[in-house]
This record gives sequence, C-alpha cells and structure tokens, in this order.
Amino acid sequence: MSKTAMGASQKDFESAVNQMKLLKKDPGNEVKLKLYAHYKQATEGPCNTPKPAVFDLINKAKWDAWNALGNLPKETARQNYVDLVSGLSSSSDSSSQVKPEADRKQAGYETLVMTSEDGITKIMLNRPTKMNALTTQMYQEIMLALEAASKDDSTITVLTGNGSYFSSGNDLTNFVISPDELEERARRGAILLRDFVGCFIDFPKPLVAVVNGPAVGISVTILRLFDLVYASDRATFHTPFSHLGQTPEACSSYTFPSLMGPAKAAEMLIFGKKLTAAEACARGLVTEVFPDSTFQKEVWTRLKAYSKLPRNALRISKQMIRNHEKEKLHAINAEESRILQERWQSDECMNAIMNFLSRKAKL
Ligand SMILES: CCCCCCCCCC/C=C/CC(=O)SCCNC(=O)CCNC(=O)[C@H](O)C(C)(C)COP(=O)(O)OP(=O)(O)OC[C@H]1O[C@@H](n2cnc3c(N)ncnc32)[C@H](O)[C@@H]1OP(=O)(O)O
Repeated sequence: MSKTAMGASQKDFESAVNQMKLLKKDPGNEVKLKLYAHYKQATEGPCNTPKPAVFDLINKAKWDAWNALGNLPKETARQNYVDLVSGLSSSSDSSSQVKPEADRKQAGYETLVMTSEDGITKIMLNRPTKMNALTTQMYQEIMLALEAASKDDSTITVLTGNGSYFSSGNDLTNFVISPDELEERARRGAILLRDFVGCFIDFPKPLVAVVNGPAVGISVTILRLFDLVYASDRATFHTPFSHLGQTPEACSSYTFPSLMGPAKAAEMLIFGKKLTAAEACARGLVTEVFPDSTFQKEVWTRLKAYSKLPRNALRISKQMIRNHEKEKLHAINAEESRILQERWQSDECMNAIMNFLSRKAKL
C-alpha cells in the first residue's frame, strides 16, 4: 500500500511540482486534469470556486475534475499527485524503465482512497459526484484493497464513502453495452460479483462499515458480511431489486431472512421498502446509529479504542463467529450470481436500466 499515514511530505510534493515543469512528453488531457485537480486539492482543499459557465469548456472541465475530489484530505491529494508524477516520470525516463501495469496499480487506487493509521485501514469509496456508484473498476479495486488490508499490520478494516452517500450500489452504466455483447458481459459480471462477495465472506479481520449516508443495492446487502455496521442517522437502506428486474445478491437471500425473519426480509428484498437507519438497526442490520452531526467523531473515537485491543484475539474471535457458515455462504453466493447472470439478460432488467438512464424513473 503506498498511501500510509505519513503520505508524501511537502518537500516530495514540491519536487513533483518541479518535475512536472521539466516533463518533455505531453501526458494528455485526462492526466493533466487529474494533476490539476489533485494540485488544487492539495494546496487549497475542496473546490471553493463557482462553477464556470457551460460554454467555458476548459475551465468547466478543470472545475469538474477538482470538484469530483469532494472532501479528499489534502495529504491524500498530495500523495496522489506525487504518485501520478512519479508514474509519468518513470514511463518517460527510458523504455526499459517502464513499470509493469500491476506495479502502477499498487501505487494508487483511482476510485478509492486507502489510508492506514492507528491500527485501522480505511477504504473510502471515492466517486462522490456519482454517489459512489460501483463501476467494474471499483469492484476490482475494492478486492485489491481488501487483499492488501488482510495482509497489512492493521487490526481493523473499515469501508466508508466520500461525500453525501455511502454508495448508490451498482453503477447502472455497467449495463451500457451492445446487445451482441450482453451474454458475454453478463457471464463476466457474474464472475466479478461472485469473486467480489467472496472476498467479504473470507475477509479474516474485523471488518467495519461506516455508513456515512444513504446506501442502495449491493452496498446494503453486503453489510451483513461486516462485523460492525455504524450508521449516520441520515443513512437509508434501499434494495430496489424488483424495480430493476433483478434479484438479491451478496448472500442476502439467506442472510436477511435469517437476520430479520422472512416477512421483514421480503419487504426489503422483494418489495424494495427503503429503511431508515433506526429501522435497519431494529432489524439487526445496523449495530448502532449516531447523529449525523457527531457521527465521524464518535465512530472514529470508538474504532481507535477497539484497534488497541489484542489483534490476534480479535481476528480469531471473528473467525470463530464466521467460520460456521462460510461454506454455505459461498454456495449461496454462487447461486445468486448465476441467477443474476440470467436476470441481466432479461427484458425486465434492460427496460429498468433504460428507464434510469433516460431519467424516466428515479428510485
Ligand atoms: C451485463 C451487466 C454486467 C454488470 C456487472 C455488475 C457486477 C455486479 C453487480 C452487482 C449488483 C448490484 C445490484 C444493485 O446494486 S441494485 C442498485 C443499483 N442502484 C440504483 O438503482 C440507484 C440508481 N440511482 C438513483 O436512483 C439516484 O441516482 C439516487 C441514488 C437515488 C440519487 O438521486 P439524486 O437525485 O440525489 O442524485 P442523482 O440521481 O442526480 O445522482 C448524481 C449523479 O450520480 C449518478 N448516479 C447515482 N447513482 C448511480 C448509479 N447507481 N448508477 C449510475 N449512475 C448513478 C446519477 O446518474 C447522476 O449523474 P449525472 O450527474 O451525470 O446525471
């Protein structure tokens, strides 16, 4: 993991800024926008200027890139900037020096912010302007981040969201594909889903969800695979699968009825009832609800205290609680993914996605 509590120093950052001035090869507009956004975030913090007019294309693109970083901490932006510049410099140094793709991926996540501090590794979903909707790249990066967290020296791993949402679930643009690709993409999607959920089933350390705002779809169903779920009282829990022509995933077809009883599970998973944080807590899906105004302070104070407990004892106790049903969960996960593979190819599902994309329906 390259982003540590220490991060890049101010000196590293200034040296990266100077390095950029010497760069011979134009890195292209996309990279330049990313560099601009991270520079501004690192030096000024969250976007603080009025949105430029629509026809002011260049300044609007710059503003959008900066604004998309939401509340990304200055230190993380500084580290990302240094990582970006170091990737550019090493690829322009000499062709024999080009880093392999896998190495560069290790250097930083594009859709997440990962930090490690006080015995806690935090994985933050970082697409605040899209309500942290999960793209296929994001599923992949979360799996990589979980793998890294399972091996690092932290005690507790946390998943949370940047901005106002925890996550709006699967990014519905994952379905923007031509009809002749649908079958193959659905097959690959089912494998991705099965592997993604599998990482949560097998995660060896205490896993905590810090649900900072509304959660939709898979970001709700996955919660039952966490050991603690702390929610802001602003959070809501919504699983509109039937509205989307889809069916439950992340083992919720088994975990939700066993957690809250079949009648309450049906209300959520079949009929798409949206729960408040208090309701989700009453049903056992959420451990504790905090007022939004003190949410971050209270939760992190609690987690920092927990992270000082003996690491191995925490890990072994978690495994004792979870190991009983692991095999069953993997089987359910495989079956749910298989059923969804079929659902994604149905007219019901495709019509629902088209409705969302053409804004006929907001869930
Ligand atoms: C063959 C296919 C293979 C697929 C492979 C996938 C593998 C894994 C699948 C796992 C399955 C999971 C199931 C689910 O998670 S179901 C739940 C899906 N989520 C939704 O249905 C939510 C859709 N979004 C909304 O209803 C609303 O956006 C909102 C969350 C209620 C927020 O509304 P609000 O009015 O406040 O904000 P906006 O709608 O204006 O949103 C701001 C921008 O963000 C974009 N957005 C938000 N959520 C999503 C999303 N889930 N997918 C795509 N885009 C999303 C929204 O479009 C706005 O973008 P814009 O500014 O460019 O317009």
